[in-house]
Amino acid sequence: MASDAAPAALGISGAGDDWAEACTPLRRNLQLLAPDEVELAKLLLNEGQSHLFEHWLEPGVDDDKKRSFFDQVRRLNSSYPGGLASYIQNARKLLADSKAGKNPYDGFTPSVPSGEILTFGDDNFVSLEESGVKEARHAAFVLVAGGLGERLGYKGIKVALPRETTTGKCFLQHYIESILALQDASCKLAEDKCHTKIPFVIMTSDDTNALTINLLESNSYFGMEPSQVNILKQEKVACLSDNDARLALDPNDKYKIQTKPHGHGDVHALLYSSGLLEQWKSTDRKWVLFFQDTNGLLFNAIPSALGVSATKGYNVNSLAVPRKAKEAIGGITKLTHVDGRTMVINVEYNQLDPLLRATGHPDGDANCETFYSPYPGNINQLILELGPYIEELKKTHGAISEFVNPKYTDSTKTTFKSSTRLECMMQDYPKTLPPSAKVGFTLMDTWLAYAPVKNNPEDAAKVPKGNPYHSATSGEMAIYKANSLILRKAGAQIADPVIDTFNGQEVEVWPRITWSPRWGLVFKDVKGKVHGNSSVSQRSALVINGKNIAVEGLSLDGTLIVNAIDEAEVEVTGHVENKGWTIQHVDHKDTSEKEEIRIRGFKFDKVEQLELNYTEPGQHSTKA
Ligand SMILES: O=c1ccn([C@@H]2O[C@H](COP(=O)(O)OP(=O)(O)O[C@H]3O[C@H](CO)[C@H](O)[C@H](O)[C@H]3O)[C@@H](O)[C@H]2O)c(=O)[nH]1
Repeated sequence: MASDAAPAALGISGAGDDWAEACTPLRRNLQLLAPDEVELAKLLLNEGQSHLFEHWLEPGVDDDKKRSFFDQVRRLNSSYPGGLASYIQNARKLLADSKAGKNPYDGFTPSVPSGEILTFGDDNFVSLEESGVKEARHAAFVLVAGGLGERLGYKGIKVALPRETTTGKCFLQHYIESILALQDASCKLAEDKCHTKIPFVIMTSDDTNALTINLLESNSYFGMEPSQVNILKQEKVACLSDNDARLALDPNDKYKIQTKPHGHGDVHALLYSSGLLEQWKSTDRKWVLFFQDTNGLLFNAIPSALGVSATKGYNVNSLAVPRKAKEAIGGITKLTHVDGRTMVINVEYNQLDPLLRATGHPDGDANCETFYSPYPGNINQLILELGPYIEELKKTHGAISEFVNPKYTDSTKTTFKSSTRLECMMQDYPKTLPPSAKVGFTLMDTWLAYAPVKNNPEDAAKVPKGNPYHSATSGEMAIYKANSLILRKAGAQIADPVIDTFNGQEVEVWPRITWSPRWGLVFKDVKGKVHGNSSVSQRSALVINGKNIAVEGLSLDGTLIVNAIDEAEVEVTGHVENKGWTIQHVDHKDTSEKEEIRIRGFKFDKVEQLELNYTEPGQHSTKA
């Protein structure tokens, strides 16, 4: 039997075979181990992990499994900055802090930071959008999409979900089309010849990698050149079964260490080790934009936020929206330490309340007189300036401050309900920055910039009234609302919404208006393409799919779809009336419907529509 004694007491010397003396099952199997596996075994014993070998039988039994055990240990060791020994040591420390109830923000006082507050459509916004588009050819985009989406409970990958079901285009298609539209628009503004291809990185995990690649390949990368896209797969990290950071074995396979995701913070170490950052620097990149898997409104906010980064010279710019107290998004907070240090950082939603209570705010995470939390809500869209980012990563190699969140069985905090692991978040990157770093945020209206799809219908229906649902239902309806409000601001008459309830969630139903990113990348584009006295009724759906489509005194009451190639200049005018598409309720438990539909709680009955297709170059005026 392996001893439970601490490594020091085992007298592990590392010389000869003595080091394995205290772990008989391992010692008996040493002959099977390659030299590097011997080193890994020593590392494990040194770190108090002899229990991992406790059940190993004599050589000849399960040898393949023993080899694959070491393959896994090798992977775990090489994918963590500092290796597995560091992981276990960090875990021991964080678990001890957690047991002691240590507050990670000890000594810090929170206050509301200052940042840029933008108003959609005003002169400042339009001019920032222009600066942002100009800068976009120096940008690289990074999508973190390794998460399982456990809260949503959807079986596929989240980026394959339709962003809205009027066109059915999935999130990934929308993101790629938006990046390509930025690329084109930015190149047009360049004085010299510009052939830039904006790089696009997707971080996947074992849970999402194959499906993400398959989605890209089976759709010809949605029009992006495959060489523009880099997939970086994050590895999971070892689970921990107790406060001594003993690694947990997989309950279904005793030759496997149980693993769980380490969090989106892995993206920094992966980018660093990929060599892409240096490559980007040498090709005149200045900005790295990070974003998450299901925010269908995000690209409404990118141009102006990039404009803020460029004009304010922010090293780190976090996109934010007004936050409702207790909403599951972190609060951007200025923290001032008793020793005078300050930093502007995301305080995660589960930590904001205890931090506030501990620092003289008895109500904790509460709304103020604006009916919002005074702390801007972090939507985890970060814009980092590449040069300073590389310099910082040279020091840290991308390691991000970690945390552990064990669920204890009782107040003695000695055992866990289930294994835990260390985690890290990409927005914690600024924690190691020097005080001279320029860290800020850009706040925009929620309707414009933020509508994630995270919660399953049952949980969404339980969200306190007035707080956002963050569901497939609200995510889709938010797109129609945003597009309707943008068109209104551009001068069109868009009918008011009606209120309806889908999957137990009361939402505003606006006319179903969508357009391709090439049509309305920034507000100025939209304004330049909508003229006259155009109007859209509440029951209407309007799909604008093409670059040069002008809406000129159109009156729509029904469904109109306009598709045009870039070389066709189309003017859509006149009165369109048809039976259109009606909205039908779908129960989320109705398994006769596809999961993508069930989770949003509605589908369209496509009764009648007018579809106009322009496939020839030239000018086309259509009295629709
Ligand atoms: O190991 C992981 C875990 C997650 N993700 C990705 O990270 C993103 C964010 O994951 P979640 O949606 O689960 O994140 P949370 O809702 O827990 O919270 C995050 O997103 C919120 C806004 O949507 C707030 O900004 C919050 O502060 C931030 O931590 C997703 O694209 C997900 O695919 C990974 O790539 N790897």
